[in-house]
Amino acid sequence: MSVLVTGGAGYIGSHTVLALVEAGIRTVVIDNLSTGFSTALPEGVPLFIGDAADENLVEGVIAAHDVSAIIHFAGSVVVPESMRDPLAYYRNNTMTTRNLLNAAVKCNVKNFIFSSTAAVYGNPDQIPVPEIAPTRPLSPYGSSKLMTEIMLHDVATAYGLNYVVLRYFNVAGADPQARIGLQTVGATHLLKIAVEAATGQRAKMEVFGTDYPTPDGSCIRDFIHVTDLAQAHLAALAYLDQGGDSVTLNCGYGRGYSVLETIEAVRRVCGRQFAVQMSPRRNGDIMTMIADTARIGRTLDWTPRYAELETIAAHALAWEEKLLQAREAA
Ligand SMILES: NC(=O)c1ccc[n+]([C@@H]2O[C@H](COP(=O)([O-])OP(=O)(O)OC[C@H]3O[C@@H](n4cnc5c(N)ncnc54)[C@H](O)[C@@H]3O)[C@@H](O)[C@H]2O)c1
Ligand SMILES: O=c1ccn([C@@H]2O[C@H](COP(=O)(O)OP(=O)(O)O[C@H]3O[C@H](CO)[C@@H](O)[C@H](O)[C@H]3O)[C@@H](O)[C@H]2O)c(=O)[nH]1
Repeated sequence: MSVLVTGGAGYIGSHTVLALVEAGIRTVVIDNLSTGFSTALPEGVPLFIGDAADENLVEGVIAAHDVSAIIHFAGSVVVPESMRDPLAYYRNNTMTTRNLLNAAVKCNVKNFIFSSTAAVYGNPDQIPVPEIAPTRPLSPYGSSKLMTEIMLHDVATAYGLNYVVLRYFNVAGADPQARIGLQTVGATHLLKIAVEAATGQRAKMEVFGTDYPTPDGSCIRDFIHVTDLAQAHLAALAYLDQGGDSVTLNCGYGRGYSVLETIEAVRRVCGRQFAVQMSPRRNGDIMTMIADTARIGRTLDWTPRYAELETIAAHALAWEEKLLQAREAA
């Protein structure tokens, strides 16, 4: 038996593949390498370079590798890009998952784990936000993920598939041993930008919005370490393996840090100052996003290990320094 990971060469996917391999779970990856890197995969993990929407490919891999579960990361992830080109997002997120599910159903794969996002909530009425909160996504990216969640629910009901939908909050950090990390070109994530500034790759960084009604005026986020998130996927796999019912779970720590606090944490761990410019609000930003973690806490056997913001910042920084050295050596 093995696990098929789509998008396994991407940021979160590669950390999950590493965790699966370290847990001794046979793993096979399908990735079209549109934003992923084959070098992010541990040696020996079979990689099929192709599209997760290609049902022939998926069915062939499921049969050849005796796949019993699918973890589906493959997709497009840039919110502003989804505003400019929504149809690309409905294709690569919603329609790709439709094809993948069709192949899974045909091949009788029973367990499915799906990467969703806190972006499905839009501006929450309640903080921390529970899974039962209304879903009002503000972007085609969020809508494409919400539509996929609905489709998955219907498919599960009709064909006896079991799923765990994981709604990630702000994923950050890197492998604690700096073997892998976020290497997406042009990534816009706050911590990535901050460590680029800390390593001198940017002359300055901007804080988008300092006039929010929050304690220091900047937005607040619930950052989850990518290695803890990878372990949540293993816990979700075990939950389904033990016959758990389909469920949707927030993935965060249930506490928030402001943008300014996050930048301060990066300054502390790197021991250097870097220029920070206060800028106007960024279009579409949600003010405060913090996960209600009660449900994941009672559903999965999952204990986060890297929840300290400074730990997340330190791991992001160590990875960034390694990337920079590799680039300079090339
Ligand atoms: N990074 C975050 O903060 C965050 C937050 C919430 C949800 N997510 C979700 O997590 C998943 C992984 O995100 P990530 O940050 O690792 O992004 P990523 O871009 O690093 O990874 C996506 C991977 O999927 C591959 N891919 C894309 N479309 C494909 C297709 N049609 N067929 C095969 N491979 C394809 C890419 O090459 C890449 O390796 C995504 O579904 C994303 O929506 C990410
Ligand atoms: O250079 C920067 C980058 C970001 N921010 C701010 O930092 C916060 C976090 O921004 P970012 O890291 O871009 O994450 P989000 O916009 O919160 O979105 C992330 O988190 C969502 C889940 O909550 C995922 O769905 C998205 O894919 C993922 O990018 C926001 O207030 C931004 O305005 C800055 O001030 N300066």
